[in-house]
Amino acid sequence: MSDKFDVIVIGSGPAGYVAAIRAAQLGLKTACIEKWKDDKGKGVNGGTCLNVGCIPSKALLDSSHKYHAAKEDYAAHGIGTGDVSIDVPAMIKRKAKVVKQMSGGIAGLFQANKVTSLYGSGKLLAGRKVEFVSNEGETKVLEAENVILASGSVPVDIPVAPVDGDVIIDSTGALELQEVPKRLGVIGAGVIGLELGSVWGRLGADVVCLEAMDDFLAMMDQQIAKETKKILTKQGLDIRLSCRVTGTEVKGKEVEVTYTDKDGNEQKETFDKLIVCVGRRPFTENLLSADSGVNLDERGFIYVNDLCSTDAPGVWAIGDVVRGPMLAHKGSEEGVVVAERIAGQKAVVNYDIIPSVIYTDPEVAAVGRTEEQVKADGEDYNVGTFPFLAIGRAVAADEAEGMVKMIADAKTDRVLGCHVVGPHAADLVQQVAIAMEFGSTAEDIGMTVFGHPTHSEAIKEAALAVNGHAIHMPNRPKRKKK
Ligand SMILES: NC(=O)c1ccc[n+]([C@@H]2O[C@H](COP(=O)([O-])OP(=O)(O)OC[C@H]3O[C@@H](n4cnc5c(N)ncnc54)[C@H](O)[C@@H]3O)[C@@H](O)[C@H]2O)c1
Repeated sequence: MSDKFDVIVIGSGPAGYVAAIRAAQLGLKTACIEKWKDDKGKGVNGGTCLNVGCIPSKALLDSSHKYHAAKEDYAAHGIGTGDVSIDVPAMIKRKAKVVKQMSGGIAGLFQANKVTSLYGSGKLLAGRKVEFVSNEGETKVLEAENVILASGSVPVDIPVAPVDGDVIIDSTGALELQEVPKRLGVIGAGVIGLELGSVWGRLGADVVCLEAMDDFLAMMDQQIAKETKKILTKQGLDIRLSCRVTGTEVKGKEVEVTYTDKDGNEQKETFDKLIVCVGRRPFTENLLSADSGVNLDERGFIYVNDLCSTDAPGVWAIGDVVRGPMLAHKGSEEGVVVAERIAGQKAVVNYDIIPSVIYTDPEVAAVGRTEEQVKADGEDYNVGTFPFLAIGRAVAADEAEGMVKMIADAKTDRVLGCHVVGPHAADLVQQVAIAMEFGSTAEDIGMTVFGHPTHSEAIKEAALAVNGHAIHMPNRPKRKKK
């Protein structure tokens, strides 16, 4: 192996591996360094998303849906199941198989695109050099015209709830449980807390989410957040807002959690397992030598400009380790853009139109600005909402909870945001993301022919409702806001 590359990528999560593939496609001699090992000590690609994040959590999400549906919903369709049981170790084994297939897929893509895959750790030195220590312990200094840092993020630890990997676990441990805990505590009713809490809740755990903030899902449109809370609470998730965890004591196989409630009173609650999901932080440990020329910002993220350039010439950083939402697809997009910039093209990421999804059941998804943000920006806007209860396909599928909300500029009618809680919310919001990318108005979406019967019709109807023309519900007087 020659030690000189056009591009070296450190990290093979969704940001890094996509950057490496795109760079190689553009004819650049590319290497990608990854230190992640599987349970047998073998180097694997894919980072958090593929190994302990998006993909395994979706595998469990799907298993829990099937179990819950068989247990609770099939009878209404006239389907008898007899006793429905759950074999948790088998479910976890299936998840591991999914992970193996997906990470193996990246190895195949690297091979097909002639990306050199290096298993071990990489550290950026001065002058675009990278120290590589292989998993076998061999050290080499590699050189590159460009280095892309994509080292990702790790869960935040809080001293009041130290993760012991047994009773107190993080999001990774929550994907490996071998039985359904009877009482499950979750610290943080954020994206991960709700996703994991609802997976284990569907499998039969009594779940309590303790959330320090007064507002539920503060970053989401608050009308949608309110609707989401109503739906999740009805499902049995016990979401306690304004509850800050102040201490934990592990007592044998259980943990006593102390928290301050909304009235400032101290409360105690005992759980069999406690998941800590209070956010993630950028991962930069052992990534940069003191003279690398790369700087961190005050929150520990690698400092980059709008084009993901760091302060060191020829060194770029992408994904969770830089500012912006910690979302796999945001990192992937940055990876493509940086590879194309290195190849001399003029690509940019449109940070204004990045969809986000919370994979509860039903899903919660959003793109663009919330009503609160538009209001704070002082703009005139119209709002259209439409409930899934009036969508034939959703009623037929017994998934008619939730709504679509669309926000458009009052003068130009341009769509400013779309927020959905309901069936297939992620895919519905993506339709609006495409429309927004093309500068669509609400009227454009309303004039588009949608197939019937589909869940997507809720998007068309919400777009029509923006201007008071929804067909399948009585239109309220136009909701125009400033
Ligand atoms: N579907 C997805 O797109 C997806 C899935 C998983 C993770 N992520 C990303 O990963 C990151 C981390 O997710 P997360 O859910 O851990 O973080 P988060 O920031 O979404 O939520 C963490 C919550 O913990 C609360 N909290 C902190 N300390 C607390 C305490 N002592 N007591 C009670 N509550 C406390 C915070 O107020 C916050 O609401 C996020 O940026 C998220 O967007 C995205």
